[in-house]
Amino acid sequence: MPERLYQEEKQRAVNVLNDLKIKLYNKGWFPATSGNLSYKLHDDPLIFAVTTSGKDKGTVSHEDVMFVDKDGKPIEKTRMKPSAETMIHSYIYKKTDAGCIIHIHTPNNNFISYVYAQDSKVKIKDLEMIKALDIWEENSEIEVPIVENYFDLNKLAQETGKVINPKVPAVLIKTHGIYCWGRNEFEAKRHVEAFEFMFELMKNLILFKSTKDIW
Ligand SMILES: CSCCC(=O)C(=O)COP(=O)(O)O
Ligand SMILES: [Zn+2]
Repeated sequence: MPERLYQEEKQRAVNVLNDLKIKLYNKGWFPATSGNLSYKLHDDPLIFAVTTSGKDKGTVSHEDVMFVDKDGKPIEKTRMKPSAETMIHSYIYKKTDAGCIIHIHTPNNNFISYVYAQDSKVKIKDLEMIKALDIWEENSEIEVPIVENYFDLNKLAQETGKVINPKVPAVLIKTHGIYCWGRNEFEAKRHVEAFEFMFELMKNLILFKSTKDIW
């Protein structure tokens, strides 16, 4: 690819991630520097833009996004450090058709991951919002996998990769957060908004009915 077009694509990826980051920050979904985002530039070899580690997601600077390969290594010399969870993004890109990945920590996704952790999955059904995941069958049910929050981030990435169900664009990490993706930034945002809506509702049903057997 000519250098100029490549630079334009990289700038577009930076703009997409910064725009998405601010929109989601304004919903309160990146508290205390938590969360990260990525956007795929190239499939084979895998190259993606990813947010840098430990940054306040409510601000935009020239050091918020960088470019890495399949091993999470920078593709060009830089002082910046990629997200500590970059390898989770890499496994998701390898195992799915994702073009954009969103990771957020919220009280609702942490609550649901905690309540259903023993089952290693959480079932969602009877909710109109499932259609926002592009699932249109009548009486559809989905199961979102839940992985342990392994301290070793390479193990966490591998285990996340293992439980991915290509029909369900999300994985929950117990008392940590959600990884959610789509083929592009529009789809990834729609999916994460849908999951957060459904998890909040489910949390309220669990508390209202005093049982995790809400369906
Ligand atoms: C402050 S939250 C702990 C780290 C984390 O889980 C996260 O999502 C942010 O890590 P990053 O390296 O991407 O800033
Ligand atoms: Zn995290």
